[in-house]
Amino acid sequence: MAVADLHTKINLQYSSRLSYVSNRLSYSRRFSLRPLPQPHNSRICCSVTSKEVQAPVTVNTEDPKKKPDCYGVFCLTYDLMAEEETKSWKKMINIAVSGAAGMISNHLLFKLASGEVFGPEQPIALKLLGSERSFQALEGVAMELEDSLFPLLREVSIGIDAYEVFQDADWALLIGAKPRGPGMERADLLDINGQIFAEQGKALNAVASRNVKVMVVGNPCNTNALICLKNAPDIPAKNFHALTRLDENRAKCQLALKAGVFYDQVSNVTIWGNHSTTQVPDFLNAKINGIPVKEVIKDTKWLEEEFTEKVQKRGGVLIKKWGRSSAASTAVSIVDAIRSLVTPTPHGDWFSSAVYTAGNPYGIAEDIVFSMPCRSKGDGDYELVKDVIFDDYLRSRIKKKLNCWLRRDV
Ligand SMILES: NC(=O)c1ccc[n+]([C@@H]2O[C@H](COP(=O)([O-])OP(=O)(O)OC[C@H]3O[C@@H](n4cnc5c(N)ncnc54)[C@H](O)[C@@H]3O)[C@@H](O)[C@H]2O)c1
Repeated sequence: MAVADLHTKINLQYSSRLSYVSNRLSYSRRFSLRPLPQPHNSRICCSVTSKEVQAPVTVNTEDPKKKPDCYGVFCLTYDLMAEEETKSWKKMINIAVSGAAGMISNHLLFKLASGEVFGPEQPIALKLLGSERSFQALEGVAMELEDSLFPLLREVSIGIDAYEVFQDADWALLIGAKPRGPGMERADLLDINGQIFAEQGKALNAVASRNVKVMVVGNPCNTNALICLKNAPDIPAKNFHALTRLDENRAKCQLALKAGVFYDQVSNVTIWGNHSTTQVPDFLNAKINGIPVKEVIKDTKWLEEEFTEKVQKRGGVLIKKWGRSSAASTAVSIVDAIRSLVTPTPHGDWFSSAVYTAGNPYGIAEDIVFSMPCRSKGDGDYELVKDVIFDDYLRSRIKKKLNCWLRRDV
């Protein structure tokens, strides 16, 4: 193979623009790193030949038609030689993140950009949605992403208009929400966040990919996910998730601690219900080293009382210690939740996600979002697990939880 065939060029672009959208000032800033058409049989690798570096050109922000392809340092063209391991790039995916200037995102975005979530050959674009108040911080986030030089991060755009930011999104991670303030009633919170998630559902319905996968994190996440999906009738309801993976991880940790094993030995843990203190962590179906938990941990009182309460109240205890809610472990659990959908579930195992209940095999009320056990082939989709068992205790706890939920007592 000729040396030229081993070359490919990557063009780094930068552009900046200001625009008015829906009578509101919407600033979006975007940079991109885009592979140029590759020569036949080309391969990508890591060294740079200086003779290929071209002079930067200044961008004209006034007239998009006159806009040159690139700006400043992002105009440099590199000739990358196949001296090291070669890679073939996959088609870029667009990931929208709301609440992108918040604490959870501050951990999550860097994991997404590093390739930890979608793999080392998957280029991504990050579309970051903030609130008007957090816009400056959002610029800071984008600057930090630039400075991190992630090779897989091809585009970053920031904005405060969901209709702009969610354009063509393949994934929407909805983290931004209003937290409950002092003296605020739960109903007030539901009202405010209900409006946010209704609007974001409409925006996804209008501009996102028709098969966008939506992960709702902002609390109350089950209700928000339901509101969001009801406002996005053109997107399959099955594509909406509310995050309960953090609770699953917390449950695994507690079971491992009690059994004196490392936590990777704990499997088949389901969180039934919602990310709230009424959730039901299922120890009946859970396993340690492939053996039912109840055969390993014989202390049923501990399982029914202490374990359950510890998992349910872990978030509150953490807030007391930290003075804020969990951010790093939540980001890790979002990574886990996405990876569970884009990689095949290990044989015999499953994961928890709060999903739309239509057609569920457990007798849970239809038309709500409820955390249940899921398996995936790794194609972004999932099936509900059929081989779970119930006893009177588990059934009654789920029923109790369900009654709470139906009263919106989340
Ligand atoms: N499901 C879970 O397991 C879980 C775990 C922890 C936290 N949470 C929830 O996640 C949410 C975010 O937590 P955080 O610690 O990152 O909070 P944070 O306050 O640090 O960040 C939230 C960000 O969202 C922004 N925002 C508010 N409204 C917005 C909107 N309409 N559009 C876009 N951005 C908006 C805010 O300006 C802020 O920058 C909270 O609701 C929290 O309760 C869920």
